[in-house]
Amino acid sequence: MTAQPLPDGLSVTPLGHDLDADIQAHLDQQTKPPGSLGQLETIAAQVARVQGTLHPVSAPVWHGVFAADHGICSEQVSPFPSSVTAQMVHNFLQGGAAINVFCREEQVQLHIIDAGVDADLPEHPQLLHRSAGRGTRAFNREAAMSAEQLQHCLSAGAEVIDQQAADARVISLGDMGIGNTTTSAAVLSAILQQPPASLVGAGTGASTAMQQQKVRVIEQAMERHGAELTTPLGCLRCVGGFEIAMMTGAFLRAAAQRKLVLVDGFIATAAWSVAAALQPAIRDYTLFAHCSDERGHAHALEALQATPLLHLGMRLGEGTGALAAAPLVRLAVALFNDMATFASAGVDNREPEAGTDG
Ligand SMILES: O=C(O)c1ccc[n+]([C@@H]2O[C@H](COP(=O)([O-])O)[C@@H](O)[C@H]2O)c1
Ligand SMILES: Cc1cc2nc[nH]c2cc1C
Repeated sequence: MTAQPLPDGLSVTPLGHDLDADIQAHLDQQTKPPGSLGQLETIAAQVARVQGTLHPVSAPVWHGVFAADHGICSEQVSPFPSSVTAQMVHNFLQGGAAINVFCREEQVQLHIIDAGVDADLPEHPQLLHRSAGRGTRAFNREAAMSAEQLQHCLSAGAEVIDQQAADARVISLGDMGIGNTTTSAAVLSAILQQPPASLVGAGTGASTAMQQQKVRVIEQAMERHGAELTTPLGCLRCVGGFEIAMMTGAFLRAAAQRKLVLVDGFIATAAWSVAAALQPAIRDYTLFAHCSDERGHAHALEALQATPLLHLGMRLGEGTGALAAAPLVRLAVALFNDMATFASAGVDNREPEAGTDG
């Protein structure tokens, strides 16, 4: 199999350091002891660097939930039937899922993307039909998808950002797909070169025996696909999912367009890990929103040297963890823009210490 090409428009430019000194000087003249707003200062500085300005903004936020089915469900890797994927898409369209509540509360635009659900889905203004097929194939027996399906997913993910999120400054991605914690564990195992057992967890509630089955099917896949797993796109094609591949394309396009990207839980991290293997500079544009309770997530984040903002014991998906961090980005940016300075408020700044420079 020849190496897969990366579609156009997915190259990510590393952030320069031109503004760094001005950003730090701005933070340090605000009425607070230097550094006392902790990670909120780091977040604001990152948003300012991503946007290349001393007047950053935290809105509009755009949230997409990518949905797809997984052939690997035929191997008894999830306690829930695949039919729940389509049923949850209907729930999203009716406004009843957790992510609908988050988006309403946060005044965030929500789109659902059919990346490859095994059902006929209705026409609906919030639903984008970009299906690559009615679910992947069982990746322990054959490649999850064809080269054409992979290319479709990467391009469609990028196009969704172009068409639906052109004015957005913050991109938050979520997933829905019964079986996709097994897929994500397989992708992360291949990308990070870590044993499947260190990345498998309960997902929606798998028993210990079912988790052992998850490990077995991933080990079978690693043996079957061997040499194909030596490139990031080879991993995505052989053991990935349609929603995961579309999220990889969307992450890359968002960063290529200098948007801040919020990474959700285990599944989003799998998609991001492929994006980062292809374009390491995406890290400059990324905030890791939370550490999911899915057992392999902490391990994957550590291997990726990624520090998540929140530890809330969440393990839902849909991008709920990513949006839980959106208020922190809003607060960080508002503090950066709206606080008085020592000079403007007439507050005495700290004295230079005697005998020290500066
Ligand atoms: O994002 C996470 O960290 C996460 C952790 C556990 C489960 N999920 C969600 O649960 C579904 C997959 O679980 P499973 O057990 O069917 O593999 C899928 O719809 C995910 O969005 C998501
Ligand atoms: C009910 C349900 C809702 C979900 N949302 C994301 N993954 C999910 C899995 C299930 C089973």
